[in-house]
Amino acid sequence: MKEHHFVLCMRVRKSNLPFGNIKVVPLPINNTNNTCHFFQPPFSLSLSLLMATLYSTQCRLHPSLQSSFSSSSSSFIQCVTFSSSPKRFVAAESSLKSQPGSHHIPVQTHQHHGAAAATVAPIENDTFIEGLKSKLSSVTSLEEPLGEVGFEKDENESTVSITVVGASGDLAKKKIFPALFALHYEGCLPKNFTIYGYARSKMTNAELRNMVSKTLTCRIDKSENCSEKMDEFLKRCFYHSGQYDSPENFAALDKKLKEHEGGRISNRLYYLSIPPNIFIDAVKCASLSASSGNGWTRVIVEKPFGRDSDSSAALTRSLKQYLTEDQIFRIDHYLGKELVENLSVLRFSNLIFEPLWSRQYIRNVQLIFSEDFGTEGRGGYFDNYGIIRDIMQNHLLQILALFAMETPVSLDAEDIRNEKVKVLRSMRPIRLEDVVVGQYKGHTRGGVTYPAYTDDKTVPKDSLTPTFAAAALFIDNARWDGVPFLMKAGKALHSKGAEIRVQFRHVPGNLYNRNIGSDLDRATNELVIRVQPDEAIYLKINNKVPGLGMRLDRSKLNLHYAARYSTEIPDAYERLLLDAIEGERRLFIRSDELDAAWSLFTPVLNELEEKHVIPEYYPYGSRGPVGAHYLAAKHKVRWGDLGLDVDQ
Ligand SMILES: NC(=O)C1=CN([C@@H]2O[C@H](COP(=O)(O)OP(=O)(O)OC[C@H]3O[C@@H](n4cnc5c(N)ncnc54)[C@H](OP(=O)(O)O)[C@@H]3O)[C@@H](O)[C@H]2O)C=CC1
Ligand SMILES: O=C1O[C@H](COP(=O)(O)O)[C@@H](O)[C@H](O)[C@H]1O
Repeated sequence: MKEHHFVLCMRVRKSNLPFGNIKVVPLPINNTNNTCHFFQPPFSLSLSLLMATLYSTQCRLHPSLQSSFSSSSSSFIQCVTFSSSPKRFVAAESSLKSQPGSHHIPVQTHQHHGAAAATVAPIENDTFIEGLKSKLSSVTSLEEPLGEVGFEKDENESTVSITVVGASGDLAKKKIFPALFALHYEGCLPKNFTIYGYARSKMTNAELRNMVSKTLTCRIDKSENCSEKMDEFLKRCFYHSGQYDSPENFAALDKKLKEHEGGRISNRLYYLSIPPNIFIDAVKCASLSASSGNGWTRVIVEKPFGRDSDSSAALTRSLKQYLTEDQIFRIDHYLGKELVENLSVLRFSNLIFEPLWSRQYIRNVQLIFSEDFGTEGRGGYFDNYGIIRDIMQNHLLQILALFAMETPVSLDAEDIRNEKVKVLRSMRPIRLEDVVVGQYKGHTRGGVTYPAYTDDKTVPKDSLTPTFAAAALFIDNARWDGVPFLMKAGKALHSKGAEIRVQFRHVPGNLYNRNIGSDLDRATNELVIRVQPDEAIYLKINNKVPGLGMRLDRSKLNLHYAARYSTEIPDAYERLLLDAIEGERRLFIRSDELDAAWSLFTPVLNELEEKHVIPEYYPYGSRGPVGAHYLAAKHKVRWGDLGLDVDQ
């Protein structure tokens, strides 16, 4: 399977740096036979101006844009590699069309010593910027009217085919098709896109469209042309029925995809929305029978990525028989949530937080996930995994890594993932005594009876699988030494939400201790990042209650998203699908991150299973097992979500 890479090269004279010829090279791996476009910049054009120009083309030029130099003799090529950067990084106003479908660019160094590698298309100095823009936009920005299935006949244009494998399933209906529609609605999908549903169920195109149409909604904040957009979208959706382990069935899919692609560059994205035991069959068949011949092929893999270190490593090994690491997009949809993505902005783009972000000022960090419903409908899957694997080892741990990482060298995917992996590898093995597990039991409230976990017909009656867990984790590095990171996750609890709570240390020698009272914990500053629902970031501070006396209370500096922003927050799957299409890997899990995450949790998971640890039973709809409070107290922590404040 091939990826397309773009390298922007400047041929410069050492004495003349940074001026010179510039070329944009579409560079398929192992293919030297490309057309190179050279541009002659004006005498005073600098690299930064060039980059600014590229930015203005909305081609998702990444802020982490990198350059590399190689030199010998008097001239050399400076190559600037760019991974296509999300539109959200780009100024809203732009005169040029967006370039969805653009390509991931790894760092490369070329040593052509001034020689042009292939066909050269010179452009006059004074038209440089316009020429560059037009060359860049011609790479993927398409203008012609649509043909029968939505594509033009021009063979130079690229196409993107998105195949949802397991299209008849829950996730596809609930999340993937609606997210793809939202991207289409927002104009974020490449112009020439086709969506295929693939599953064993027999369905016609019309039946798939009917199924998909039931899940589509338009944004509340912009609902104009909604039904028109839906029609356009549904016309691009097709269905192919096949077995997941049949190369012939995938070859038949390939034939259909080729008809849509019409001989143009074909980029293909597979979304594996199927149970994990058939991941490899599907990848093998897609790779051998239905991968792109001339564009990129990428595969989004859904969790679970194994159930422990060994099974995860085996899955990675098997995937890598058919795919390179760059083609594997392991999705953790929590990384696509708006406030999780905002974590780095909050921290690295505000002077006031980063200096406090360490053991010196932070007493503890809490990562809390709760759902107010049980495993309804997913008990069969869940019983083999449990809440630690379902939520903690991935979603909460990913948030923790992002929260605690050192400043990355840049926003490039590899730089960020390098820092996350360092955090994970610095973590202390989790001790069994630092883990509390629970399972919900049936409960009747207000005349309504709520089922126990084991009432689910797909769950064994004697199951010990935890539906709740709390754990204390530690990062043994200079920044976080001794700071407890408490995690708590549970199903069938009293509320639904996900949040990060940062509790700060007490103010030393606080002049107002008398006004606060003896419970200093009540006065500790707390930063809360409410990931969902009702997204917000707020900081709890001590404040003087207005009046003649000196009474303090706890008040919030509150950034409440619904009040501050009028736009609807995109679903995590939208962001992640768009990133996968654009080759942006920042929010996907690299294999070494995954290994580190499993290394942390596997020993304690094994211990829980080997010792048949009996979960603490808690009533459906309650606040979970009391053991979670003892665990927190042992580490001198109070759960922020269960605190004394009326308004938490
Ligand atoms: N649902 C959710 O909320 C979430 C799901 N995930 C993950 O996403 C993936 C898909 O989830 P979900 O849609 O719920 O899964 P489903 O159980 O709904 O399965 C998806 C499709 O796969 C096919 N399928 C199911 N079981 C088998 C089997 N034993 N052998 C062969 N084919 C089978 C079915 O299609 P057909 O019979 O037509 O071939 C089914 O429609 C899973 O890996 C899951 O862990 C991750 C996060 C959340
Ligand atoms: O991955 C999973 O996440 C969902 C919760 O996702 P959310 O975006 O709705 O918060 C959870 O219900 C499911 O058990 C788990 O597999």
